[in-house]
Amino acid sequence: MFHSRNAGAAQVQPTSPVPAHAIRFATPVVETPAVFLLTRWVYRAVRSVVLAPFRFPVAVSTLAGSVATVHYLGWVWLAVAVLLAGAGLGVWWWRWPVAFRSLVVLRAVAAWRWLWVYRRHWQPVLVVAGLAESYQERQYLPQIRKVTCTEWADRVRVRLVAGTAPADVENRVVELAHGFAAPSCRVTVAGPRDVVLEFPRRDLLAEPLAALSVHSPVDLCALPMGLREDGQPWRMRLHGTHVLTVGVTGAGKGSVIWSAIRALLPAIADGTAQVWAIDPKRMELSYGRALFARYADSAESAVGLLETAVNAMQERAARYAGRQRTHTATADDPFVVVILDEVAFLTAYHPDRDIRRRAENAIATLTSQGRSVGFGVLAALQDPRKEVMNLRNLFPDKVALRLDEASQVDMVLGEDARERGANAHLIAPDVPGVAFVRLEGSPAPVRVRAAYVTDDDIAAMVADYGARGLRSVPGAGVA
Ligand SMILES: Nc1ncnc2c1ncn2[C@@H]1O[C@H](COP(=O)(O)OP(=O)(O)OP(=O)(O)O)[C@@H](O)[C@H]1O
Repeated sequence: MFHSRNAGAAQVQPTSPVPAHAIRFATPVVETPAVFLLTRWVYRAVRSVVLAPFRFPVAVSTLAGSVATVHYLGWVWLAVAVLLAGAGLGVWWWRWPVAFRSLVVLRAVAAWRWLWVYRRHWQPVLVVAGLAESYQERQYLPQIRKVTCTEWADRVRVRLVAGTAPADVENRVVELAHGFAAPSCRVTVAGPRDVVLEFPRRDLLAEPLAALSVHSPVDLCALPMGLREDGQPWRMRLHGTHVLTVGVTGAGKGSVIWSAIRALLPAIADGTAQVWAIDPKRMELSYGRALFARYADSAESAVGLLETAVNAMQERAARYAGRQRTHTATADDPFVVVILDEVAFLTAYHPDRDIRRRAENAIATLTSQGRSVGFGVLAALQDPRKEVMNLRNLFPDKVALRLDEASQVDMVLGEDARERGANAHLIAPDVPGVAFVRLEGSPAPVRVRAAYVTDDDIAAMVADYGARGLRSVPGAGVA
């Protein structure tokens, strides 16, 4: 063929081997003798029986004890033993309910869930989710090592197939959650080839959360905001960072802002923190005006407030230069948080180009230089697209409330957030305040719900703490 003048135009039959595969080897089909199959089944059965006392010590010893009682003493004594054991468990539950729950109830739930949910559905769910690996025509699945239960979730410890990575599982969390009928699935890496899948059994965030009680002293790096889906408190850092809260109208941006202000109240009262508020809608923040050291509701005054904050920040930075590298909140040098409701009003929607430019410059300066000198920005936004807010990358921390489109999730929380299960676009409209956040030190987004601060709560906050926020900051003059 190579000597032919038409070699380049040679037609190749679609079914004939391509030149690189001139000779094809096919694995010969050999029928496995029945004796091998039977031996394998018997081996498996014997191994299960031998390992059962180690894997299920309580169940096996109960069964063995019952059989021995019936054999040596008869049925009556078995009934007596069952009654005594029941009474013993009853007393345990009555006197030490917490220990009883964790040592008996949750273990029983875990055994049941292992058998009925995970073992039963493991193979079909993982194969359909695309987590089965093939090698030399054999299929390999991640193996369940252990199932444990906490009050709110099942934790399935899994041994990965060699050669796969935890990221493969993280990319399938949505499929896994739906496959095992859980509201979500979270993956944590416990070690090499060792991951834990956490499936909530019920949604702890389904019910609204009342405003949290106010605690003193205030930890500016961990303000209590609401609840995490694992039942732990959701704490948000404000000092040393900037936070952007994004959500469609009615998603609950107000509850994030007001929960943060509420948590700051004792610090506002002792002068170690100040809130400077910008409220273009005149609806969200005006109600608590007396709590703020500065307040602006028109575009001109808002830009003025931002530029004043920049001046104060730069004055502080000049004072600290060469003397101190971090800020500690004091009454002389308070932590200043600039709260901007609907930041796009200033950066995108305002008709005056000069206002937009000045606002953007001031926000960019504050967010890029303010962290270490005690100036933070907490901004709220409805539309995270770049045309509307091109400064979003200057906010290290983000809160994604209900969003309009799937593509917005990664815009807000970072590139792989949606793959890791942060389905902010699927948050139901009837759970305002529910959001996804990335907690420090963990790449996996966590679902949270902000506590709801009602108008009555705000009125009470103003009555208790109002007008105490009004102090001066060097470089900013008196409010
Ligand atoms: N954390 C929450 N828990 C329960 N309900 C909430 C919560 N946050 C908000 N809501 C309810 O949702 C409504 C809308 O909330 P909110 O005004 O905070 O939304 P928003 O995102 O600020 O909307 P907009 O951008 O239109 O101002 C509130 O009036 C309240 O009834």
